[in-house]
Amino acid sequence: MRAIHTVVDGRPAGGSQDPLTAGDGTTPRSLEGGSTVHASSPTVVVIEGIDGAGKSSQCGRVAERLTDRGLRVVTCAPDRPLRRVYKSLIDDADGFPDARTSVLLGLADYAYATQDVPPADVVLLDRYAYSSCADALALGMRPDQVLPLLRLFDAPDLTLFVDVSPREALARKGGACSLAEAGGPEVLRGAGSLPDAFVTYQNAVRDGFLRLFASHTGRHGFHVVDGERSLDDVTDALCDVVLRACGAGLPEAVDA
Ligand SMILES: Nc1ncnc2c1ncn2[C@@H]1O[C@H](COP(=O)(O)OP(=O)(O)OP(=O)(O)O)[C@@H](O)[C@H]1O
Ligand SMILES: Cc1cn([C@H]2C[C@H](O)[C@@H](COP(=O)(O)O)O2)c(=O)[nH]c1=O
Repeated sequence: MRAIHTVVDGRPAGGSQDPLTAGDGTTPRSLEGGSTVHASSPTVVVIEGIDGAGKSSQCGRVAERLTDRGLRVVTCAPDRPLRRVYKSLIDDADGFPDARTSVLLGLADYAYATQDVPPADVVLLDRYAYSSCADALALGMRPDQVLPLLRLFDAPDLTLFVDVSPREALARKGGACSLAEAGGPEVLRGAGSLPDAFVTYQNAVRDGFLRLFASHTGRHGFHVVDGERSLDDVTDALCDVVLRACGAGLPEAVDA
């Protein structure tokens, strides 16, 4: 996946041309200073879902589970300057961003967040370009306007959609949501209340995700995982798909 660039000490890693790797595409090699680089490129896994679906909870749980299996897992860049810009825009009701501003900022944010990822077996992303593009579709942009933007991003190896109904997501959020999660002032005007706007808007976002996945999938495609189960059951289902995608030769689980 071109969009994910792994680096070691400022230099690209993961390809056979890389002087830091063993060159056979699989064998780890020790570097001066004691760190080890695995030459094979990471499996890039994206977890998507509507607001409140459980993405962040599951990212943490899946990362922990995979780490326990001996895999090196990297999650997204914690410092996201463009996300901070976006959050400040949506906190300002008078300056609520239109769909185009929002999608372009969002895509820039995801491009930034997937730069210079350290070497790993699995790169696990809590949201990706799909989120911004699904929002754009839900806010009224046409597929022929959105899909060319999405295609600037390579498809992840595996995309997991944690599927939860908007009503369940809202309940999990304690019935409260932001104006942005409810689609902004126009959707709110049409729906009459924030909770109703959330349900209307998140239904449209869910449809948007499913349309995007159908036209932009990676090596292992996308999987819809029923998110309306217990935290443990959802984690089991997600890890099952990820471990199968990572393929044979996985290290044995490390007993606690
Ligand atoms: N399977 C589950 N069963 C019950 N509650 C859950 C489940 N998964 C997540 N939750 C709860 O739902 C709330 C939202 O979860 P989380 O923050 O992980 O979702 P999210 O998709 O990352 O949300 P957002 O998009 O708003 O950041 C949290 O309070 C979390 O504890
Ligand atoms: C422009 C832009 C948008 N987002 C989007 C993605 C989500 O719909 C929300 C953030 O959700 P989270 O609950 O905090 O994960 O905003 C973004 O994250 N970054 C952007 O730059």
